Amino acid sequence: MRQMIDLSLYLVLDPDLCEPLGMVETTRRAVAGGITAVQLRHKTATTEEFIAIGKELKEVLKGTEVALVINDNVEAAHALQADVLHIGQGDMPVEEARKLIGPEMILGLSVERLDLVKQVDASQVDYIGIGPVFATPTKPDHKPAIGFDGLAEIAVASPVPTVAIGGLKAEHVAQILEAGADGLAIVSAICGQKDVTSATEEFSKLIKEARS
Ligand SMILES: Cc1ncc(COP(=O)(O)OP(=O)(O)O)c(N)n1
Ligand SMILES: Cc1ncsc1CCOP(=O)(O)O
Ligand SMILES: [Mg+2]
Repeated sequence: MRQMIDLSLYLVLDPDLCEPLGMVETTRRAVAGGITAVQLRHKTATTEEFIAIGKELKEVLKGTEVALVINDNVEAAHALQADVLHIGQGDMPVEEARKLIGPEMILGLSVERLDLVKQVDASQVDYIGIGPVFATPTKPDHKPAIGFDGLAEIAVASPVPTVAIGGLKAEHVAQILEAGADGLAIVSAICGQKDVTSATEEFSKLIKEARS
């Protein structure tokens, strides 16, 4: 039985947007602010680079409950014994990813449209990333934005927990949770913010308030 992670406040790292602090220091400050998961997303890194940064992230996360997610790179996820691998529809078949990571690692899958959620196999996939909710320059090749209504349709149809992604800011927290998502995945509203810890605390506070 896989140990599910807390999707509430899920930081997705971007090496450029995390400047000048860098991804590791950004993570340290975001952990202090209350993130529940962090994804190493680096679209140009080699596997060796992925593993080197991942090791530093593991040091930062040691003794915390914050889950380490590796985006795209199965080999790095395996080498790092990461908590989670996240893949998109075009990365590799879910069955292949599950075979490569084994039965224990959490597997996340991106879902951009309602028809795709109907194909999600809950015996293989542990959560889905739904979006983009809004258009965002962080991922120039993103699929069309789905808005709160599109998010709600997919979240209600999902057989597994969900995290919303794409253009999310603190002002969206209540509506994202009302739409049925279990959490928010954030890049630019945390990475590169002047005060990473307080930007994270703001999300964390609003999530707690929306749930109370
Ligand atoms: C939590 C989460 N949701 C969606 C994505 C996007 O994954 P993908 O579609 O594979 O695109 P890339 O991030 O690999 O460019 C994600 N990374 N995380
Ligand atoms: C990785 C990803 N997948 C869909 S949108 C996105 C980027 C979200 O970035 P931001 O939070 O800065 O809009
Ligand atoms: Mg991907």
